[in-house]
Amino acid sequence: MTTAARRIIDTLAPHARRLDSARIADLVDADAARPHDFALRIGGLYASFARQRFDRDARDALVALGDAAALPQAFRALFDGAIVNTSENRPALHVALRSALSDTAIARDAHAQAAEARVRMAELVAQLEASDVTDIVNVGIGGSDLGPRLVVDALKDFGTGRFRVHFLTNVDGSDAQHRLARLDPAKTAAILVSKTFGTQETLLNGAVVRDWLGGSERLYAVSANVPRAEAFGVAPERVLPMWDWVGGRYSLWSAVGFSIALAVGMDGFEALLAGAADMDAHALQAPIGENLPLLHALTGVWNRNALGLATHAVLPYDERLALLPAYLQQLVMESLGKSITPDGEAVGIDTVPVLWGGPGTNSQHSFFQALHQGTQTVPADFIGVVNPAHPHADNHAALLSNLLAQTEALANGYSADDAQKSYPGNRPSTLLLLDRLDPRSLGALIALYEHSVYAQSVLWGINAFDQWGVELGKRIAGELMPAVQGDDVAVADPVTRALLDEIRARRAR
Ligand SMILES: O=P(O)(O)OC[C@H]1O[C@H](O)[C@H](O)[C@@H](O)[C@@H]1O
Repeated sequence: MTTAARRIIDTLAPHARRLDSARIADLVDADAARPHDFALRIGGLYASFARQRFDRDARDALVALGDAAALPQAFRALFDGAIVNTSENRPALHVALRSALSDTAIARDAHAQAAEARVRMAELVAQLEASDVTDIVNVGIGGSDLGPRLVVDALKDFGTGRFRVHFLTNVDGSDAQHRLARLDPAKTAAILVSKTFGTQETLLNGAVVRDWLGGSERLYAVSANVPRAEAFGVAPERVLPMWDWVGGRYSLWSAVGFSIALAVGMDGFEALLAGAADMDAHALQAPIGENLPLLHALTGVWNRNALGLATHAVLPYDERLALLPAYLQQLVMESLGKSITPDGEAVGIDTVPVLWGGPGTNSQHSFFQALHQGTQTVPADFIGVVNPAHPHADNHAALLSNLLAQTEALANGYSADDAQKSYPGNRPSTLLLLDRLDPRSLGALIALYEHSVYAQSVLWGINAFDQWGVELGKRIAGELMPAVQGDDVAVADPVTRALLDEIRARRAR
């Protein structure tokens, strides 16, 4: 077992045993100051951990765990551009895209390159604004899709209205077919976003879009591989840079966010970065016990390793954040879905929970039954917004009442004479409450999750910035493609061979 795993078990096991039969409702009853003392405010963001299943002593142990795992030092190393992504021998300097909180040459250089790229991006935004273009298609997948897609959707109240922004992602040709059907190629610009410019889906969809546009005049690219983008037919003046020191799932703050800037304007984009920078400064400087991302991370480790909870739900009570769970699935599960340390050792304890979720109140009418009465306890992050951006006050009151009601019901439960109508309760949740959803608060919210993920990776002793687990399937798909296309090539796996025979036999001629 690794030192990291041993530290977690040794620190948390006594408290897990002590609190084995503890109930959240009793913890709240026993500690009048808990609702306030287990909460903190960072600017326009309030977070309450009062409905987690730990008490003050366990919370102190979590803070001590963060200290023993040297979380503050790990954040300093991240911001300074240390090689935190050891398997790819790279720093992970997404923070340099929005903050200047380090004096190292590498971090300053990254920050300067990011600023320079933003100037070029602003010029391209201005050119497009002055053109006839009405529609933008962002072609990308994974980190080159989920972040921009989330932000454009979440900030629809802040859109300039100048462009309609669309996202083309899936290699399934029906995505291109339907996405492009209602657009006019003469008034559409496409941005091919790919860090590597080697991603099958994006290259195939990019080729479809390039042909559909009938030329490269309105074809743009964002990539860390500029030569490949140019070889694809994108004019050099329309290629914006990216760098290997930014992970795809941490990249929306770079030119990968070109579509965001087109949707909300450069001012909106800068405000998004400023919100992330607020959270960067907080994450780097606040003591562990008052540090929101670190407490969020430690709570995650408590739920995973002390309580053994295998999944985690993200439940935004705001329709504009409906895409947040999908975005976080990549951020969290690609970053923390590891069982081997950088030294090649098995971690020895559970790491990432399965992350899932959906917006409230919709999900109350679908999967909440299982949250309330299912056999598994699912810890959740509930996210609410105090001030809406619409005039429908009764709707908003109903939304907030439901949000409060659900966290209360999950924690406290209810006993009825009929066991089928009883609620076990004791289901933990964190509540994140934004004063309002705007570019700045959204930037802070996303950066909170980024930093929580990094802190969890440090606690578990794993690399948050690589994703070797996605490669095998890609390689096999590449090998199978000729067979699927009808070539007579040897396929070793007997089940795959039978499935291919079935596909070939059923295929319409
Ligand atoms: O931006 P790209 O190089 O096209 O990569 C797009 C995506 O592809 C990969 O499969 C990775 O798992 C993702 O982390 C990445 O975001």
